[in-house]
Amino acid sequence: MKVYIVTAKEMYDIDNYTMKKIGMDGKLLMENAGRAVSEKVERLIEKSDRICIFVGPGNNGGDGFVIARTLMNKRYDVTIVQVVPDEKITGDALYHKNVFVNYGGSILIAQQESEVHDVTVNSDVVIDAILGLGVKGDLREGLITAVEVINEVANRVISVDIPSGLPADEGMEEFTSVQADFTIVIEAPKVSAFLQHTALYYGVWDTVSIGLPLIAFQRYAKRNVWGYEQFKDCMPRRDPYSHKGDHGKGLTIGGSATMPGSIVMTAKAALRAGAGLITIGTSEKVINRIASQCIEATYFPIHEQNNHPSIPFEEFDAITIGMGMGRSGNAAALVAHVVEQTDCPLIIDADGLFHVKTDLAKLKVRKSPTIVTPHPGEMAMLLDISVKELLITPFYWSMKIAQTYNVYVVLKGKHTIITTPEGIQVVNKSGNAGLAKGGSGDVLAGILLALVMQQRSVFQALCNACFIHGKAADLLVEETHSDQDLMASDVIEGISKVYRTLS
Ligand SMILES: NC(=O)C1=CN([C@@H]2O[C@H](COP(=O)(O)OP(=O)(O)OC[C@H]3O[C@@H](n4cnc5c(N)ncnc54)[C@H](OP(=O)(O)O)[C@@H]3O)[C@@H](O)[C@H]2O)[C@H](O)CC1
Ligand SMILES: [K+]
Repeated sequence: MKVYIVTAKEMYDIDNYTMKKIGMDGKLLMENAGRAVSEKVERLIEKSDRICIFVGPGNNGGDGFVIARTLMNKRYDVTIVQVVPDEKITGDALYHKNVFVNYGGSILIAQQESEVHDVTVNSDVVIDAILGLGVKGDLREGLITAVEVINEVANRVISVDIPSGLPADEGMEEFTSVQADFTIVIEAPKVSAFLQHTALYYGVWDTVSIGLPLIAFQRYAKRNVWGYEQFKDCMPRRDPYSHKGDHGKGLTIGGSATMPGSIVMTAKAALRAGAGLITIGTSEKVINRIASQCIEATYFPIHEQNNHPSIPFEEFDAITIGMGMGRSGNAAALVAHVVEQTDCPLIIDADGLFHVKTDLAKLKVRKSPTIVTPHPGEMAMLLDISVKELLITPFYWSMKIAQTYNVYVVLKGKHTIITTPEGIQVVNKSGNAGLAKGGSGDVLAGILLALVMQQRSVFQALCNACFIHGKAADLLVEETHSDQDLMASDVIEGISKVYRTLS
């Protein structure tokens, strides 16, 4: 199943569509939400646990009343703490509050910090239904106290939809939020579940369905997660009658006297990932040192002073450039030459990005797909912004580069974001901290090269390549390695483990 990623606005649009066009009542959606969350909560707690449910002023609080009723009816020990005065509870939330009270439920209206503190300390589990999608600005009186007390003394925290106080969207740097151990996300994860500075507040998260129609997601949600199901569905299978030419002839340009190894890793990864033929274009001085490390590749010597080598570009199905090539003026001229003179998919990585920055507009006029694969430092350099600024709003900046320069962007990180020039965005699901090591990007460049040559859709090729890279690391860490010792060259070998899951 496709997992969509939504902004607050997209979720409200989906909600409105469901109510106005489909005709499902808001109270029913709240009932579904509360029930679905309760079922999930039951799997996370013990029957003997004392549960305290914090409810706030909006519909997130409304979900809390349904959860309280459902669990109370199953004989769980439930206390409700309402962190706002009665008059703040309105609409569907008030309806469910009344139903809860009519069931015999009682509500503690928190007035003193000491009350909130005592009830929290005396609970095994806190369910946080204070705020959801609707949070705006700094937390007001009452809510801030509740959030601080929960963070200080709660034993275990399960947040409903979003940890309270955390923005759903990107772009907010400062906020006060509940730190959840587990978040039960309603229908679709929000953008903040994929940002470096906000994701950790969710703890572990999982989604529940409340009956919102797929058609509404297709209409309004613009992003989704790329996981094993997507990879499996669109990964091309090798034709038994195929020959090496059918799997692409790729050229990888890079390497230099001080960084000869990266280009080898790219070539090896491309071959492991299925490329038919790989040629390494590198400094003539380097070839003797590396040729024995990748005997399957062919080599094209590039004289370091020759910025316009007579490489027969037309023979290649795709090219990758930049890995370990250094920052000399000659390297810069070579990158410019390749950008201008090639008419096949071009993947620009590492130092190639540094060189291309001086004339990004040239990318716009290329007739074939151009793919840039920056890590956050490189992306910030391309945009002339700080890394911090980039990481607060990575979806926006990825889109900005993709659309301004008509390129595909693979912004590498824990949550790698892939953006097409048409504005489609996905987040890769696989990978672990073992990939945070030198050489990892070189390996990814090779997998990208191999897949771009084998898949008709460049977008799917990029998504699958990122998935394979991360999944190889995941399988290695599960089976034989740890995220501490994993090395980029191990990941090349791990590609086989990923492919074997397909057979
Ligand atoms: N996704 C769905 O289809 C469904 C989701 N449900 C749940 O509903 C919430 C979203 O509900 P909403 O009411 O829009 O938002 P909240 O619950 O987050 O709360 C809004 C209220 O909070 C007040 N508010 C906002 N910011 C602050 C702040 N900084 N400090 C204090 N109070 C704040 C706001 O007050 P205003 O005066 O600003 O209006 C509102 O009163 C979603 O997350 C799901 O949990 C449905 O239950 C089912 C369908
Ligand atoms: K919440």
